[in-house]
Amino acid sequence: MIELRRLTKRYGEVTAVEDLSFDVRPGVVTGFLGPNGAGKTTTMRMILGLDAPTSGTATIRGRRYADLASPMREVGVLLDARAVHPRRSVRNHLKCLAQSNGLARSRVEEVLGLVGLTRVADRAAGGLSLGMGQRLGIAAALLGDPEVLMLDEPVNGLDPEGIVWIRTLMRELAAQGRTVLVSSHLMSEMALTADHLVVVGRGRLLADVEFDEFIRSSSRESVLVRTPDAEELACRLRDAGAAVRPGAEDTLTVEGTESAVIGKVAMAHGVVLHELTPHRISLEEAYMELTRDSVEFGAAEGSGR
Ligand SMILES: Nc1ncnc2c1ncn2[C@@H]1O[C@H](COP(=O)(O)OP(=O)(O)OP(=O)(O)O)[C@@H](O)[C@H]1O
Repeated sequence: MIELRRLTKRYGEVTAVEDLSFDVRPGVVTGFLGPNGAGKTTTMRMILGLDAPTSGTATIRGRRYADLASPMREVGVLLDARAVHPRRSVRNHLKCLAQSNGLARSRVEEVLGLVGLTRVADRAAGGLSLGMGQRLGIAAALLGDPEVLMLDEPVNGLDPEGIVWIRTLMRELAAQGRTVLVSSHLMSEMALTADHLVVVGRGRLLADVEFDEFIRSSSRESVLVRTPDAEELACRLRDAGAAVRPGAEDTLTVEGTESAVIGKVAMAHGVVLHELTPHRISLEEAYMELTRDSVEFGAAEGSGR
């Protein structure tokens, strides 16, 4: 279990994390989601004692990271997979980590097998591809067989096979009863991995919700309507209780009623329809709606609006 209570981090004028409170429970994969710059890495760094909070606390199984007796046995971390000695071999990198943390050396061969790096174990760690580097980072995280895992953007640089592999691994680790926190800025990735979602934007908590609940609450139908009498139809549909948003080129986006009803209302008032397209709001759209005000470098910023 990881517990955050009113965690806040300011860098001068910038508030990277603001008043963040949530729990990360064992036995499930918790997706830590937010656009670039939302404060995910800063939050993880504070949990790991790499950055000091301005205020608030972060504890792992009831203790601050600095107070853990044997951190690698309790928490496995993938934060910056490039943090390796470039000329040291893959195997030696892991051996050194095992040795300096008092872990059994036999565990090195086990984790090499687990992440599929046995064949390249004698290669220099610095010469690995991005994807293999990620695997090595994950091997290091698993070295102490920890109960808690925190992975920052673990699919970065992985090929499709690697992505499936890491998803399966995270699900297995959670099924073993471990606490798994994984950050990403992609909802599509979380949709295939996470049981629980914590969404942040501009350092603040936007949602802390079961994934299924997020799907239920965001899964709405809308209908795209194209008509030369958009204004007239919008009026009539609003009278009938629908939510209507005018769009570009004689289009309306209608929520709260279905295509058949829109067709009937149009016919009853002599409105000609050119298009009537039902549309289910995707998870990605729901996520973008939730984080719209939190995107640091949105497309609109450069478009002179
Ligand atoms: N050492 C620092 N000094 C000043 N500002 C910082 C520092 N570290 C992070 N920030 C700022 O804090 C905010 C949150 O950054 P952070 O890297 O935690 O976000 P993130 O959600 O991990 O983003 P990304 O997905 O891009 O990695 C950003 O505005 C960032 O510029």
